[in-house]
Amino acid sequence: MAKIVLLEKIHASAAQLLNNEGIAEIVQLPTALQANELKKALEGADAVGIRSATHITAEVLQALPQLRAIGCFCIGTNQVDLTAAAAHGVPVFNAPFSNTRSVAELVIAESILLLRRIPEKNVRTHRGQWDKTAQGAYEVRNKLLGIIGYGNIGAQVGILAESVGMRVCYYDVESKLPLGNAKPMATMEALLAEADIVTLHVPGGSATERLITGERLALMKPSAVLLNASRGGVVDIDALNAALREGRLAGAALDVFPKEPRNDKEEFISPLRGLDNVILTPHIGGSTEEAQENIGREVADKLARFLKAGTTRWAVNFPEIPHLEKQTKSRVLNVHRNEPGVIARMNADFAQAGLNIVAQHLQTRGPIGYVITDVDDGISTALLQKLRSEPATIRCELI
Ligand SMILES: NC(=O)C1=CN([C@@H]2O[C@H](COP(=O)(O)OP(=O)(O)OC[C@H]3O[C@@H](n4cnc5c(N)ncnc54)[C@H](O)[C@@H]3O)[C@@H](O)[C@H]2O)C=CC1
Ligand SMILES: O=C(O)CCC(=O)C(=O)O
Repeated sequence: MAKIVLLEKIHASAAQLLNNEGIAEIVQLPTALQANELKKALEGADAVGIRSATHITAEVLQALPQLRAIGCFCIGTNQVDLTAAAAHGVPVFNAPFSNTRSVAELVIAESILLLRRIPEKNVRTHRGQWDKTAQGAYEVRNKLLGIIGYGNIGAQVGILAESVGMRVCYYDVESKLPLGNAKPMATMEALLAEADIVTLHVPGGSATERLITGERLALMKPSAVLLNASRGGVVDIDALNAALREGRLAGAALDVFPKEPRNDKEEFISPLRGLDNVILTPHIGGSTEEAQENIGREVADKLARFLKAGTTRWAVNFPEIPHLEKQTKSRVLNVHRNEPGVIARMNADFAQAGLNIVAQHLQTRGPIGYVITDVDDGISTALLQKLRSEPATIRCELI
């Protein structure tokens, strides 16, 4: 039976589900690991569960030919080289909605706190000062919230914001259905210039790296605040630091950073430390009991279904085959380069071995093909070797 390594304090609901599914060996480690330690920890593992701090690069995948699946117990998957994973025949799963609400609630809370200048007042009161003034403190009612990235989280933030009386506008690279009274903006620049609160909800990765440059920050009103609970690389942190220290922005709330500690022993280093009008949180946008418990179950279920039946429904990088109960003696999972003749050759190999195919399901995604074949007899080692040695085969497993 399969072995799974779960890193980064994944919720106990994951191990519980995997246990119930009969996954034999579950190793749980509390932190993220760097490449070399990671390779060691994953020796012999069929699957790994990570959150946002473990980076699975092409080099790590190359060193782990036995690794069959990756579960990201979060929304973002930019910490995994998705293309390299698919090229190694490794599907990657995530939990696309389970912490959406938690992030949205944090954004609304921080918007109110920043506009009321609570971070500064909190620090001053702790220092014994009694700064009782309304100056520079505003209600969020009627203020314009600008959402950059109007996907699941952005749209949820917009709904919650309207329910406390904010006006909402958004900018997205794709055309999106405006929910409630949200107003789409033609450009990000227009949104930055008009909004009182700007909140970022784009995915991480090269396309959004330093999306918020010094030039774009300069478009914001000096009374406006910036929130980032997406990925640290999305904001030019030095430019933001300069804007805040020079009073060109009224405040900020950051949950994600270009460099984040991998565990609670490492010091958090940032130029923004010590700024009283900035809320800094340790990447906990999705860290609520509700979200983590749901994520644990959801991703563990996807991993278990893959390991037990080859199901790849909801994989983010891989051809998707829905759940099909295994009702025959043998099931062969074949990942191959998507080119002509592969299935014909494979089926000829089954026929030559005298095996009858009971069911066969094929899906392709770009350069990768994935086929599940059920046969009503045992598969010999010789046949498995033959299937594995077909020139287009990337991976071939028997379950
Ligand atoms: N701080 C935390 O703990 C958490 C952070 N996140 C981060 O939030 C991100 C967003 O999550 P979801 O809303 O679920 O993702 P999503 O995929 O539903 O939405 C992302 C939206 O951003 C848009 N987009 C992409 N590039 C853009 C650009 N250059 N300009 C404007 N819009 C752009 C997309 O079209 C899409 O509508 C995740 O990828 C993850 O990195 C997610 C959960 C928790
Ligand atoms: O909870 C985590 O570790 C990461 C949350 C996050 O950033 C995500 O879901 O993308």
